[in-house]
Amino acid sequence: LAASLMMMHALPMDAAAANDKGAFVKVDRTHFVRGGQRYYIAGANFWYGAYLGAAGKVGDRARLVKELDTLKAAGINNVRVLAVSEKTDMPSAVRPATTAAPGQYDEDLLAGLDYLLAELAKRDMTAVIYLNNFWQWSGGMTQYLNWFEGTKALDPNITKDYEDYMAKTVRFYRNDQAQAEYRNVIRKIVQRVNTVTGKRYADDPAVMAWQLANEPRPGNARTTPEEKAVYVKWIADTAGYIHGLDANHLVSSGSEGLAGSAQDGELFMQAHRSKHIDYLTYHLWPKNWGWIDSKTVAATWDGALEKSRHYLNVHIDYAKKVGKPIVLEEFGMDRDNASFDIKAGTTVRDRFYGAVFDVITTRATKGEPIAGFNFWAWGGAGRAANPDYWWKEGNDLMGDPPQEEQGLYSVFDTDASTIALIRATAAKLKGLERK
Ligand SMILES: O=C1NC[C@H](CO)[C@@H](O)[C@@H]1O
Repeated sequence: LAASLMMMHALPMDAAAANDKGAFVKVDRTHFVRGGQRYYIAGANFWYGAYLGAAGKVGDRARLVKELDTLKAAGINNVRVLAVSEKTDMPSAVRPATTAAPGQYDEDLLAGLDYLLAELAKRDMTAVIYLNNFWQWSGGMTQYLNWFEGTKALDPNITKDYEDYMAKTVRFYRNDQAQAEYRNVIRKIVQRVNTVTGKRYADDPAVMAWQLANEPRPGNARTTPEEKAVYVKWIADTAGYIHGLDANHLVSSGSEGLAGSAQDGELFMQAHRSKHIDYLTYHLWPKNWGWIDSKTVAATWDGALEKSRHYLNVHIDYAKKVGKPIVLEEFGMDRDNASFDIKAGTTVRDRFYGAVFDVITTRATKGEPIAGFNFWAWGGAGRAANPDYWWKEGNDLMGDPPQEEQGLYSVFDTDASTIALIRATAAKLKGLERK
C-alpha cells in the first residue's frame, strides 16, 4: 500500500486525479453506473493496445499515446483489448506471443498492458480485457490443446474448415490441464501489480471488466446438449474464479450472442444467468455471416439491414429477460467494393454504422438495458505494409488481426466520416448519463 501511495504521488497530477476520479464501473440492475451515475461505454476494439504499450521494438508507445488521444477526442471512453497470446506455429497468429509455453511468460510484453492501463487512467478511459481467444489469431484455445493434448493447433485459414475447428476447439473446456494453465494465466494477470503505476490491477478503475475469452463458442452448428451444458458450466465456473480473485471489477463472457450460441437463444440466456456474469455481450457481423456482399450492395443491403436490426433488437430483448445490461462489443463492415485500400470509400460502412447506432441510441434513450458499444476496430495510424494486405511480423498492428487482410474492418485515423458518426453517438450516450 505504501509503494502504491508513493507511486500515486509520483504520477503526474492529472494521472493521480484521474485515478481518484475514475471509480469502478458497476452494474445497477440493467445499467452500468460509475461515480454514482449511469455510465455508457462508447468504445473501440483495440486488440493490440497492450502490444503498442510494450517497450522495445515490438511496442510503439509514441503511437499508443497518439491513438488514445485521437480516440479520446472522438468521445471514446473504453477500449477492448487482448491480454495474452500463445506462441504457435499457426501462420495467421500474431507474433511475438506473451506466452511461449505453459508457465513461460514474456514480462516485457506483459508490461505493455501496464503501460496501456496507465495511459488509459490519465484519460479517464477504461478497458475490457480478454484472457483467451476462441480463434487462432492469438494462439488461443487451440494452442492450449496443442500443449496439453499434443494435437496440431488448427489454423482455419489453412484448413478452410471452421466447423471442424469449432468442434475440436471446445475440447479446451474439458481439458483439465488446459484449464489449470488457463487459470494460472488468469491469476497472473488479474493479480498483477502494474510496473508503471505500482497499482494492483484488481484495484485499478482503468480496468472495467475481465472477459473470459474473445468469442467463446459451445461448439459448431451441430453442438450437442452435453456440449452446451459444458459451455454454460465453464462460463459460470471461470467467471466465479475471476470474481474470487478480484472483488472490484465486472466479468463478461465475450459471447457473440446467437451466432456464438449455435443460434440457441435459451443457451445464450442460460450462459449469462450466472451470478458471476455481470453483463451480456453480443457481436454483429453481416459480411462474415453472409448477409451482405459489398461487391453487390444493391442486391444485398436491404436484407442485411433487416437481419442486422433484428439481431440488435432480439439481443436487447434477451438482456431484458435476463435482467442485465448488454454491450454490443463488436460490429463492423468492410470498405466500399470490399476493398482493403485505405483510399477506398466507406459509404456502406457509414450507412451500416448509422443504422446500428440508430437502434442503440433509440432504445437506450427509452432506458432499455443498453450499456454501450465497441466498434471493430480501431486501425488509427496503422498502415498495411504489403501489396497482398496480409500481415507479417514487424508490420504495423491495426484493427484487423493477422488472420484477416489488413484494412478489412479497420477504421483508420483518416476515415473522417466514420469517426464523425462515432463521435456523435458517443455524445448522445453521454447525454443519457445522469444520477
Ligand atoms: O473477434 C473477432 N470477431 C470478428 C472479427 C472480424 O472478422 C475477427 O477479426 C475477430 O476474430
